[in-house]
Amino acid sequence: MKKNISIIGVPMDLGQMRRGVDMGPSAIRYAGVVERLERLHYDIDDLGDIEITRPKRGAIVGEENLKNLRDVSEASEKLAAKVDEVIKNGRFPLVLGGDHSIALGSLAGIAKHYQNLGVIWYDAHGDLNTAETSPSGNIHGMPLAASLGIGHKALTHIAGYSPKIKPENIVIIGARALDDGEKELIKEIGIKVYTMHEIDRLGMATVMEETIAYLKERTDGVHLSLDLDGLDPHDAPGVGTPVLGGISYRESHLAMEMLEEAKIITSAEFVEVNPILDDKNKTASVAVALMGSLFGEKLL
Ligand SMILES: NC(=[NH2+])NCCC[C@H](N)C(=O)O
Ligand SMILES: [Mn+2]
Ligand SMILES: [Mn+2]
Repeated sequence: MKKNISIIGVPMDLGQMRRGVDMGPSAIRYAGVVERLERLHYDIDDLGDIEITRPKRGAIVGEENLKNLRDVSEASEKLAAKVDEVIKNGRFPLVLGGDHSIALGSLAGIAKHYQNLGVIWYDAHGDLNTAETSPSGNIHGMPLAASLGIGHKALTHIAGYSPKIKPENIVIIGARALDDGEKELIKEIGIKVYTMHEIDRLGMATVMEETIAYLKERTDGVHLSLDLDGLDPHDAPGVGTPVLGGISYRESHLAMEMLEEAKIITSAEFVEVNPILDDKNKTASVAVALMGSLFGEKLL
């Protein structure tokens, strides 16, 4: 992994309806992300936060079943430009959310630098909805579909191109809450998914061995999009859409350690940390601990 990391905060909460996730980047900074990675001898450049335009009080401006569409798409453009610049400077982009809609901007900025960008979507959810299938109208449930080129043009064409990624280059890990439309789409276009059932059955070590082997042979870079709700709410309570029966803290560390050993990750984002819903900043601390493992922290 590159020894130079640029941190980008995205105080975005418009992709869903629970307030507080916009404070995720500061919670993660207070949990010591910069110090933690500097200890591993990385050159860290904290670029601060992307500016998010706030909608007028009470107004949920958007199209049918696409809440805050304009503001989310505008913020995604800004993030895409920032991430693009970081990669052009030869540095590793580490994006701090913010709700998962920010993946629209991250992937838009990253994908143009690769022929076959791989994506690990570590999440309880598929985030494969469109306005037609979404039960909520929340855009944080749509970024993976939009990045595949499926959905509203204001989401699929961030940075002026589409699609960003191909279905066969994606691995979803930790799924346990998929909407009907998402299940259909997964089958239709063929996305590799390790649900909690497979994680229980095979164990995380095998899941990660298979994931790494699969992505290694077909991709030229891998983006890790880690939604903290992929973890069990016991270990990561500060998230807006918790789902019981998730990946444990230990399993998650193992996953990060195996990714580090494999040296396949070329960009990453940690999303959905909501300090208002958290227990003494536990979830932000878990995020930082997982970053420690992802970037090479060893016990001995
Ligand atoms: N990034 C997330 N936490 N997404 C949750 C999405 C929940 C649900 N599938 C929806 O579309 O509303
Ligand atoms: Mn999720
Ligand atoms: Mn998600």
